[in-house]
Amino acid sequence: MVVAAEVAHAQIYVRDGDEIPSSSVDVSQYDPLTPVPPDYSSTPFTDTCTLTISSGPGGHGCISFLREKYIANGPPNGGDGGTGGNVYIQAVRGETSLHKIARRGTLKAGRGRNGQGSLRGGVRGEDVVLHVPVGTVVREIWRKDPLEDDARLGGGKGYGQDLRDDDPEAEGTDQTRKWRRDKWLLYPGTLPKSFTSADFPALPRPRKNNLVATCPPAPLRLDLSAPMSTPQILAAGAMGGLGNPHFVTKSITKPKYATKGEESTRIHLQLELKLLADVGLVGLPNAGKSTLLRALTNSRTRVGSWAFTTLAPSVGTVVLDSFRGRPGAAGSAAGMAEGARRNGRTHFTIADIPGLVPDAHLDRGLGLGFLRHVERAGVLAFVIDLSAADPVEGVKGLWREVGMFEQLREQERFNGSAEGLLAENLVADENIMVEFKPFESSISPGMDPEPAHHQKAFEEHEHGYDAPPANIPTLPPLQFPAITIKPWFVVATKADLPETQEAFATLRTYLEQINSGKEAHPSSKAGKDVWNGDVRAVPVCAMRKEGVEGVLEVMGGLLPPM
Ligand SMILES: Nc1nc2c(ncn2[C@@H]2O[C@H](COP(=O)(O)OP(=O)(O)OP(=O)(O)O)[C@@H](O)[C@H]2O)c(=O)[nH]1
Ligand SMILES: [Mg+2]
Repeated sequence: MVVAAEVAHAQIYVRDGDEIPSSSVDVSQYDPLTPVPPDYSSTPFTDTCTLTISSGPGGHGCISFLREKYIANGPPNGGDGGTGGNVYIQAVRGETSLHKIARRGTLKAGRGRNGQGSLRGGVRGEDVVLHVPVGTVVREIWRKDPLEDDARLGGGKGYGQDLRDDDPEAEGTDQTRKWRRDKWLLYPGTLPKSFTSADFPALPRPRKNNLVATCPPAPLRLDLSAPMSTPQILAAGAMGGLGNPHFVTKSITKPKYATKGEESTRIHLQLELKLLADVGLVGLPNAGKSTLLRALTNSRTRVGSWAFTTLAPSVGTVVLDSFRGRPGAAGSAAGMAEGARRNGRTHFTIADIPGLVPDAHLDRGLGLGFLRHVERAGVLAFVIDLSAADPVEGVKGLWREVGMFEQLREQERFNGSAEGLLAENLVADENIMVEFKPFESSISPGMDPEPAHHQKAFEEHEHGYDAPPANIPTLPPLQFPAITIKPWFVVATKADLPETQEAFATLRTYLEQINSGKEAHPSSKAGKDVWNGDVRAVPVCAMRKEGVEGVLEVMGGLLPPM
């Protein structure tokens, strides 16, 4: 049983077996900024994932003959198969994580339905749209396009060149092997051997969906950095097969065959979030980042008085209009009006990232994984705990980690390219080597009993296109703009605690000296490599939600225009 108690805009859920029964929650004492454990919500978060998309396969053509009163044995009237569904992608606001997509694994569009008698064409397959967060980078790892594969395996002629056309050597041999059994549909009860070359037509040319022309060229690489008003097609549905009326000739007036629908295209994609949120909160563990996020947004991220309470990024949204029932937003509307008016935003997102410890760049603490998120935020808010040690050292320490991380990234990029070259050389060497195959058939290439491309296509048809290709390429890491040129400011929290006034004064003096050029930039870079705006410090008490409007105002001013 689940008991729910409505307390000051927040719902508290107490499960059976929990220590705190609903009657023990004192409603008058409840404060969302120092929450009781049942108020925590853990938001699942994933910033990179892989996904296989598959367009819909085409429906089969139909073999049917007109049958009416007084027409017992009429002309063929089988309809064509329907086209398969398409796969689209659309970047939308409101999505902040790829976890839903990561869980899916495969995304398939609907299959086209088979054609039917009386010349009824099959119904089109259903389209699917993949909704991703704004700031997603989509890259193709491998693709299986049956039409392209056929064209490649058949020596670039396409499978329309049935063996009867392109293989003069097969003349006079067993004729039944000349048609591609994986491409044809036969009338029920008909034995394949009854189809001799004399009454079996050449396979029609492969047909491509017109929408293929609007698909982005392979290999896919999309940088979806803005919300999209219309979806973009990724894979067009495969064409349906042809019904038996297509194969009527002078000599064969009642063809007992139709073609099957085309196989679907499959593309294996890697999705990666390039932009985590508009603002990233960077700070030492226990500095009060999560409390600040709760004060600014409706986030229900976990808060605790120990280090590493937050283990995965969580994103909150600040809404800048006065919706009723959103206390965080309503209070902020006045303070934000100025900044928002300037850059025309109605809302923005803030990411709470796990705390950075000294030597995080050496993978200490929660390490590099979370430094990675720092470079994905547009604006950096350094959260400094005024009650802790020297706040100036705090700012310098955080910048040191961020700066060192950036150096590592540059090295990694350089090494990565060197490794890439090495791998290419290895592949080139492998191509030269001759593979030893002890059980190879003794038939010489000229006497090939079943051409390889027929055999392969047949096997793939039988077993499906599930197996990934043998050599899967590795993608290079994404390129990001330098962290040091991002706008930044300092949020000095826990300003309610005693003896924090002097600490804040020293912090402000230090930042003023940076602004006037008397102090070096804490990242040890200078000139064009660093952001040259005025760095500000905002004192807040997040726990009592005091001074948070000032934080929103500074954020609003630093964000780039929409
Ligand atoms: N007095 C006071 N305490 C605060 C304030 N903000 C946060 N705290 C307390 O500081 C402790 C840590 O807060 P968190 O928000 O969990 O800190 P964090 O930076 O998210 O910590 P990690 O997730 O571990 O990195 C909690 O006990 C909060 O109640 C504040 O403004 N004033
Ligand atoms: Mg936290």
